Amino acid sequence: MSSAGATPRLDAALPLTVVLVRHGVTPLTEAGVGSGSDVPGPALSPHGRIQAAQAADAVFRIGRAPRAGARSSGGMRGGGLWPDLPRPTALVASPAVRAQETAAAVGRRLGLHVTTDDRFAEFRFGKWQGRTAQEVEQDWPGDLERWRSTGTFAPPDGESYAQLGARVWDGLTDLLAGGVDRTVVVVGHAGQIRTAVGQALGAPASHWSRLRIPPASLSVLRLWADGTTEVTAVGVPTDG
Ligand SMILES: O=C(O)[C@@H](CO)OP(=O)(O)O
Repeated sequence: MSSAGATPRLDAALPLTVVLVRHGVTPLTEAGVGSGSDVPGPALSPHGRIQAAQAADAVFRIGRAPRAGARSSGGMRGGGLWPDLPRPTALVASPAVRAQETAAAVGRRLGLHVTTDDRFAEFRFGKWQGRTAQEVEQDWPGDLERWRSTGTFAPPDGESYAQLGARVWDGLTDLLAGGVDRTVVVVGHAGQIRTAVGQALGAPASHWSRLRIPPASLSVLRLWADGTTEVTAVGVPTDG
């Protein structure tokens, strides 16, 4: 049995580990305004830049041993975080400014170069871009809930959960094809991370909106070439 809490496997196949980092907050996150990938901005707020540095510190701890005397629970206490995982060796980010800034902080901390993959961009919100949930509800009554709860309903000129999930999974599949027994960090967004975790769990798109992904949090997936998956962590805050 695995002391790390993972379900044991009967073969020796090794997975790709993916660390999904949500960017730090922006003025729009702080105001509760939806910001998708229809526009490149906004940038991180001053607090968001602090969160990005804290997330970078947490990513740096992945695959490192706990400090002497600390309990090796794999949690946020002690020096190391998930000490059984390979240390990150590659870093990919969404093209959005907030994700690029957060990825730059991670790259500086780990000494990794950032590559950009459009498939990890946030939802295209279309006509909902830049509006609060209340404003969307006022102009398109019932559609916000329809978008969340069906997984297949798209905002006008925007993407459904299922559409976003298809391109995100395509990106993850390419990372898996690039090699196992390694950890890749992907810096992205709340919706983008929900679709990755939801699919790794085998949950239908109608359920993905149930996942809470805080700013600057870490979610960890392990993907095997035979299609099996492990959801190692979901939405672990790094700014506490
Ligand atoms: O606007 C937000 O809160 C979400 C939209 O799901 O995106 P992001 O993670 O890019 O902030």
